[in-house]
Amino acid sequence: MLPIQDLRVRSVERLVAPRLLKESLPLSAAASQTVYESRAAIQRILSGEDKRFLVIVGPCSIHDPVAALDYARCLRGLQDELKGELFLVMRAYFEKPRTMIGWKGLINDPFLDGSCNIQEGLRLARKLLLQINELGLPTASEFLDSITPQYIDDLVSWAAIGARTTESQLHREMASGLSMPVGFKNGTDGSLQIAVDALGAALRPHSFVGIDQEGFTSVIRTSGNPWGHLVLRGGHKRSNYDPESIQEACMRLLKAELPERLIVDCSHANSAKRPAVQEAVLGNILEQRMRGTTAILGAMLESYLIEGSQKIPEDLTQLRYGVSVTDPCISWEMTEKLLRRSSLRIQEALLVES
Ligand SMILES: O=C[C@H](O)[C@H](O)COP(=O)(O)O
Ligand SMILES: C=C(OP(=O)(O)O)C(=O)O
Repeated sequence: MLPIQDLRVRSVERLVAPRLLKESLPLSAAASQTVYESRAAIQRILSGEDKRFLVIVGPCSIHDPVAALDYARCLRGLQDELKGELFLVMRAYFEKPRTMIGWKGLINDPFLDGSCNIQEGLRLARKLLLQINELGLPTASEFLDSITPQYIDDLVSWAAIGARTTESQLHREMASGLSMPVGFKNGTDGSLQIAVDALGAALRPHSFVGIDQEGFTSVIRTSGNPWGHLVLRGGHKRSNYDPESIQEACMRLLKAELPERLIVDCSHANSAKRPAVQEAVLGNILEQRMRGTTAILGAMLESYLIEGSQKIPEDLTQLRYGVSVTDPCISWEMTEKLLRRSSLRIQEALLVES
């Protein structure tokens, strides 16, 4: 036999079926209530029926479930106080798209050492999502791999398709079948049109190949997701949260006969990955909202317990607790200050609107 197959595959391991992982970490009544009510609340915000501001806030990536749960408790502590004006959703990102190479997130490599125990990564992600939802705090996550949602999507209230995958047909098809609202980022080069096209694609039904709950390769037929929206994250060397950029995004949505629904990512290229800049971006979009730009429905913040970021050290005992291992984040103290301030601004905006 000539060597023509699997020439570069080192090994293939069978993964636990989604149903079995879900049986070992079942959705509790409390978690399911959080997910059900939060998805409905986000949909009301997207439709304009609920005038609160959606804030998707949390670490760039989760690498330490203990610190992430600590963070979740801090955020939960603010939820009741701010719930009249802000709808808080915690970023719980387990899959990281890389510009070239790097650690690809807790699901891919839960021990941060290149051992890539994906089965354990899925288990840890599901367990943490359950714990956060059981606190009564909804979660947001990026779906990077089209198989992963089968293991965790019952615990996610808001999903992102990232800047590097918005143009991908596979991701648009996947989004068309997701049960929660999905935000599409503009491209890394700032391109808006790929995200507008993605919204149009995900809105419609699709048939594609995926897996079922037993893990069998299957044909998935979807009905389309009506809750897609744009997430503006800036592009190479340029931000896109200023009034002109917002107006351009609205015009493109209008032209595509899509609802004018925008979330502004205050981090990434909108802050040139400088965490301190997120404050100014948030202030700017709240000001625009105050002045009547009702298309701005929410914001995304990259925030963790401690400001900044760290490289993953060779010796993992040297990892600093509560510090991001991917993009730099604002500290919890700054987050608390910004959320309280935003709540006041939205209170004023609601008075102006009423
Ligand atoms: O949000 C995280 C990062 O911006 C994204 O995963 C790309 O990271 P990289 O450019 O460091 O690979
Ligand atoms: C990777 C992310 O963003 P983007 O796709 O905008 O780079 C993220 O939000 O973690």
